[in-house]
Amino acid sequence: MAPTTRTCVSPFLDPGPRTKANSLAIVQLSRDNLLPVYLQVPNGEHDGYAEGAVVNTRYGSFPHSTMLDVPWGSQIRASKVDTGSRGRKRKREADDQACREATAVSEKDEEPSAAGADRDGAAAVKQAVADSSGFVHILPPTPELWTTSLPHRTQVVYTPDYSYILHRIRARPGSTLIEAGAGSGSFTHAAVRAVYNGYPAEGQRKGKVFSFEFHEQRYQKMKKELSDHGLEGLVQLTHRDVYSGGFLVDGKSPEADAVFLDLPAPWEALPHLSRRRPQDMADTDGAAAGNGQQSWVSPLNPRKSVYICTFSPCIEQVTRTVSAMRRLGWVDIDMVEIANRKLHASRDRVGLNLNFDRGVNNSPRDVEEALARLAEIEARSREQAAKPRDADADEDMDLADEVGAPAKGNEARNGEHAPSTEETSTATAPWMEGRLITRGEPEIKSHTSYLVFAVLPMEWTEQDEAAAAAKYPVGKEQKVIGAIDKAARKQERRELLQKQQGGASRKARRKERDEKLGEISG
Ligand SMILES: C[S@@+](CC[C@H](N)C(=O)[O-])C[C@H]1O[C@@H](n2cnc3c(N)ncnc32)[C@H](O)[C@@H]1O
Repeated sequence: MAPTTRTCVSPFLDPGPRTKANSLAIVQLSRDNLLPVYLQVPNGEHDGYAEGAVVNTRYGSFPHSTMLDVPWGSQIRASKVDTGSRGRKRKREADDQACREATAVSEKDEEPSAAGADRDGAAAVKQAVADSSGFVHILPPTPELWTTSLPHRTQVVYTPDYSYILHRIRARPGSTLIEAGAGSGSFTHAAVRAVYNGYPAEGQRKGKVFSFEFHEQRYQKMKKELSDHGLEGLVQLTHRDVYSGGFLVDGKSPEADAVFLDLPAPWEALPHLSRRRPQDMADTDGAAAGNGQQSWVSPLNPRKSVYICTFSPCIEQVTRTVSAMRRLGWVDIDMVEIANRKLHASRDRVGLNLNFDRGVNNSPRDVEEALARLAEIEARSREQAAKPRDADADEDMDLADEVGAPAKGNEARNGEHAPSTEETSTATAPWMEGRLITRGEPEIKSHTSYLVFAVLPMEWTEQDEAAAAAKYPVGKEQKVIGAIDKAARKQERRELLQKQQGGASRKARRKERDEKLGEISG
């Protein structure tokens, strides 16, 4: 049963401002190279490292102690770690083993040696010393980062697909969502964030994901991950073959508002997602789900229309799914394929007047700039030719040509075009230099899957019709501002005028009567 009180919210839902011990963090090595790490409090030597647990990357070694209690997004510098002790530890263990075998001394008779205690139980942790080998960034876990870094057990649903799917199936805070199969949990993490509106207390209904997976090992791994990520109580994972077992949990309906099926044969699971028992469903199927002919329980929310998405890699699966949907009463069926394309935005820095920085193309920006530079060179050559010849300068020129360095005569030119520090500070900031350009990927990454969407309307009974008619009687609709047509407006004005006229004549009649009364009494 879901916990009633929680001291710690999942880092996926509220990571807080800083990194925490025993919690998931994402170490970003480079833009698309991410590493999930469960940060540990250093507690003595760990795996041979005197600094405690260490993350080793090609940018250097990063003891967990340097990544703990820092603001998310921090840059973490690599540390010099005592990697030598790892080898020593292994050697030590081997030596110890050999020693134990060689000496027939009973361990019971021996006092534990102080040296041994020092050696193995070094509770003190060595302070990490910064190294210049590199740095990483430490990021809070999000479903997007998890999708990029998670240990793949299956094909996963990627961010462009699941963001669109969750929007189309109307997953929002408080929704109940059914998902099958769970696979590597990529979609699950995005889904739980979409429906989260708090951890449910006993008997309370809050946004929740009911997830199903029939592969034993994947189920076990996912169960552990959900617990490590603080998502128990928000995701209920069931080990089941949904084709035969359906979607009830402990014989009860999840009352789902939305469904996502990432299965090889969604049409086999669809009959279980009906409001009533489908006629062609074998008795055995129903029995397996605790859904007998008489006691059919639908896993869907009876008070709402239910939105579904199925994810299939090939069109044959789509056609079978669509046929089953039509047969089972789903409407508004349509299919979408997400053709995601990454756009890389950068500044195109081309020109002769730019710094000789990395990424700068020091060639003329346009024809005008090229002509101006040619004119400048020609003028300088003419100047040079007019001057009396200087043997030293000629020598310099020849030498410069050989080594490719600027000759004396060219110093002015380079000086002129490479702006001084002062000039640079007043000029455009380097990151704003050049034209902003976007480049698409040379080719769109291959197709992932076809998404089939559909809606199963809420059941509408005679009683519902009568209740709606009583609540909204025909002919007594309230006027809506802005919805009055020309004729109705004319009629309204006419009525108002008549009222005013009626009021005026009533006033006149009252005056006449008062006058008559006055005459009589007078
Ligand atoms: C492609 S993976 C799902 C990936 C997942 N959506 C994700 O984003 O990580 C499909 C999963 O469905 C599971 N599966 C296949 N048939 C199933 C069934 N009849 N009942 C439950 N799970 C099933 C498979 O074991 C597999 O893990």
